[in-house]
Amino acid sequence: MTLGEIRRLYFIIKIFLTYGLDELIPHMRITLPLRIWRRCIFWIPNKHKNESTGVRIRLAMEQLGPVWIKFGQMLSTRRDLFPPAIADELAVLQDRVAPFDGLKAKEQIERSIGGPVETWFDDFDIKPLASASIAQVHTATLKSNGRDVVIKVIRPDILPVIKADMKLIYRMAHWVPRLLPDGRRLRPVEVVRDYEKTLIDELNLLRESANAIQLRRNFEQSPMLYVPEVFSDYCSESMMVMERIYGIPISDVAALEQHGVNMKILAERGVQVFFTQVFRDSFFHADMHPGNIFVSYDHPEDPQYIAIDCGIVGSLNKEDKRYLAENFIAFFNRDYRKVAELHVDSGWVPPDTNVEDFEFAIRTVCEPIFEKPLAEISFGHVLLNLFNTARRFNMEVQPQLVLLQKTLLYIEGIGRQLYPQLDLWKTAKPFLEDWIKDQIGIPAILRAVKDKAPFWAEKLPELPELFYDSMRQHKLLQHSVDKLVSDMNAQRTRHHKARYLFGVGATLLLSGTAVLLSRPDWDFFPALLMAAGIVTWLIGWRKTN
Ligand SMILES: Nc1ncnc2c1ncn2[C@@H]1O[C@H](COP(=O)(O)OP(=O)(O)OP(=O)(O)O)[C@@H](O)[C@H]1O
Repeated sequence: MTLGEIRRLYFIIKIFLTYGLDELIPHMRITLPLRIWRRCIFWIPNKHKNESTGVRIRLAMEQLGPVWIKFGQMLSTRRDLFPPAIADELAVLQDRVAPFDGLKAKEQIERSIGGPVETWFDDFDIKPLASASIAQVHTATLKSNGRDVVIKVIRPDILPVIKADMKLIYRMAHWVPRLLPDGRRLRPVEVVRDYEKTLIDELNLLRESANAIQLRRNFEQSPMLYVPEVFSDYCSESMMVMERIYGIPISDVAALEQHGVNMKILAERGVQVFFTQVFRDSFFHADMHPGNIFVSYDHPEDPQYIAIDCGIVGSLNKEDKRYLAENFIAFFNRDYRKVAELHVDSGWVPPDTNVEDFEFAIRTVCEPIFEKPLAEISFGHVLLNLFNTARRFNMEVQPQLVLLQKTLLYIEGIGRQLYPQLDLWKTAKPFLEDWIKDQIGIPAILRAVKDKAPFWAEKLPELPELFYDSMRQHKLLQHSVDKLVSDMNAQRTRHHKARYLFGVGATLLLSGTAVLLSRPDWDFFPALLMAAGIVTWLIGWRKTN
């Protein structure tokens, strides 16, 4: 451990103790050395005794900075790991990070483009438009086409901080099973590994650029969603340039109403955009927090969303999509038996799972949810409960599904904030049913034929040659097979003969020996029998080779 790491570790421990997080360790797990050590650092008492555990964890994470804040935000989505009170607190963790010096951002941009900012941009604003834990955003105008753009720059000093903190988080993850009774179930090292991957992905703005380009292409000309254009010629790992958008922040409900936005359509469109991304494109924006969603000022009666920050995206394969669609439909028909059977038939849970037990477990957690009117039911919570139950029955829930469930919660939250009467089920059900219909039956067959048509069209001219080749191969193969069969038959006959000769030889030898023993005065006849026996054996032995 370097001196810097020791200092940082001390700081982290100090914050943990100041917020009394050591009190989360059960008494029986506090060994004598730990107790003595805690007494030795008496000058760091728990200063927040009156706050709840969740609040104390949240405050500590906010104090520890961006890496921990983001970690907390990610943990808030793992409701299978924490009690709701803690997960709810983690969900409200805020990035309150001071902006970094605009001059530093300018330097970073110049290093990235290999020249002064003025070569490519006019009106670069040294004052950031926005600042977050990983990156900062500045405005400018693109010289080549006069378009207003934003330049997103990774914080120059963030990488060493992330590396150092991640190392310490890993170290602490290894302590968790020893300190908490439930520590092993929390799978701390795996959780940290997932987090590290997300964080590293977010540090590469080329990834975000590629995601934004893909999402924009998927919704080209769509009245529902607009994604700003990315100017990829100017993008690098640490810098991203995209069209500046001017929209109404989705959280500003008053401004939306004042502008005459049709809130019902807007709320329903949110759900439709999400399901389109998931089921049509298998590619969904997975960082749908309100800061990343805007509404266009144009045609408020037919409102269009604007999405930014495609740093985190999810994608589902065909099986995952089927899983979701079929389960949702079975759920909302309250057909828990079907849900349980679907899990077993598709191999999501082990084949020896007791369907009755599984059905009962799902019913137990879901029936209370369905006590509410359908319009108030949260898809996200239904999914969450399903995942938690399925995990108990040894289903390995894919991280992409967890990401989707988290996004769904955001979408629902936003939708209901915009239009409290929003009936998610009514909006989504036709979508899911159409998708399932489309996946089975005639349309699916026609699509498969259409998909394969170019392959067959390409192979058609080669068919006569392929046919001739295969006939020749067949003939050659038949010849080899015939030869092999006749060889085997000949060998079998030889073996039979050899076995017969061994038998005869043995009989002659035994007879010769018997005659010699009973009539010692007959020396020629037994010798003849024995010699004939040996010769017969030798002939038999030759046949075996
Ligand atoms: N194309 C854009 N046009 C106008 N404003 C933008 C644009 N892109 C980003 N911004 C502004 O910059 C802010 C931060 O951008 P972005 O969300 O991409 O950064 P971030 O570092 O990923 O932040 P976070 O992780 O907190 O979402 C946005 O909330 C928005 O106000």
